[in-house]
Amino acid sequence: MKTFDQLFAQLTERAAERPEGSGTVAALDAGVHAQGKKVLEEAGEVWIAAEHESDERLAEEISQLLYRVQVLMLGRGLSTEDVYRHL
Ligand SMILES: N=c1c2ncn([C@@H]3O[C@H](COP(=O)(O)OP(=O)(O)OP(=O)(O)O)[C@@H](O)[C@H]3O)c2ncn1[C@@H]1O[C@H](COP(=O)(O)O)[C@@H](O)[C@H]1O
Repeated sequence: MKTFDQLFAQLTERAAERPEGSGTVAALDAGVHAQGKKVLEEAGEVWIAAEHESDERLAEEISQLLYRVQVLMLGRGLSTEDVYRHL
């Protein structure tokens, strides 16, 4: 289990070290357009899960949305501080 900040630190490390087989590296290489589409896709899945699926499925979809948002943040070079200062 990890927090939002811990996942972001892990993805930042993946981006720097580019280990073979990393889905994050592939997602970063795909570019901001593809990253944004994934955010939209996961957001839709969150909406559907919220209306029709179990709490467990909803939580899983939300975790995937958070991951896709983090990939987009890294793709655009944003840090967590860039986002948190708006909260
Ligand atoms: N939290 C996640 C995470 N959430 C979602 N995903 C990716 O998103 C996919 C699920 O999204 P989709 O519903 O679009 O499923 P899909 O259509 O089968 O996926 P694609 O074929 O389109 O990639 C998963 O199969 C993963 O590829 C994640 N991939 C990685 N992480 C975490 O990110 C970290 C680094 O991962 P790697 O870069 O792969 O090492 C690890 O801690 C992982 O746990």
